[in-house]
Amino acid sequence: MQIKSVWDGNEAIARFTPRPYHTAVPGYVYGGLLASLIDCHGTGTASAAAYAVTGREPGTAPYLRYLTASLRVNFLKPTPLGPELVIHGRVKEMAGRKVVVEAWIEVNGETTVQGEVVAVQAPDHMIEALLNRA
Ligand SMILES: CCCCCCCC/C=C\CCCCCCCC(=O)SCCNC(=O)CCNC(=O)[C@H](O)C(C)(C)COP(=O)(O)OP(=O)(O)OC[C@H]1O[C@@H](n2cnc3c(N)ncnc32)[C@H](O)[C@@H]1OP(=O)(O)O
Repeated sequence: MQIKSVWDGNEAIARFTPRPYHTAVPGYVYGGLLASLIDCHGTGTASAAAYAVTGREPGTAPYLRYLTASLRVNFLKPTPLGPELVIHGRVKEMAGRKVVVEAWIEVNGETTVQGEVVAVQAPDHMIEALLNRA
């Protein structure tokens, strides 16, 4: 998705403007894309929160990266195609290697999608694979 999730000390925010090829019903954003945004931003939020609680600078080694164990998405209203989407992520629960993140998508100030990501800290061999990807 190439999104940039920015942590503000309390929640993480990402922005994404869908393109016409992200259409399902004309005029509206494809739900699978919205689910992917919740997924990617949810795992990014988990990572940022893990760095924050340990007082570390985000993105520094040893890396704290997360896999999606569970992804739940509720499409509350159709999401219009055109305006920028703002994706929010907030930690609901953090215990051991698991972080539960609530995430939602706003467009024109209205929440159209709401979701929850259960993120689990990635094992070292997967972090290596992420670091070495082309
Ligand atoms: C703001 C700045 C940010 C900067 C930083 C940016 C960083 C981001 C950078 C780059 C990111 C790129 C990466 C993105 C990745 C995107 C997401 C994906 O596509 S991931 C691919 C799809 N997911 C899989 O393929 C997982 C497959 N599943 C597994 O490998 C395992 O099942 C795994 C690792 C998820 C868990 O297995 P176990 O054996 O390691 O651990 P166990 O003990 O089973 O679970 C740990 C805890 O999680 C709960 N858990 C596990 N699965 C659950 C589930 N389905 N639902 C609810 N809870 C679950 C368990 O109950 C347990 O909780 P209890 O500690 O007991 O409280």
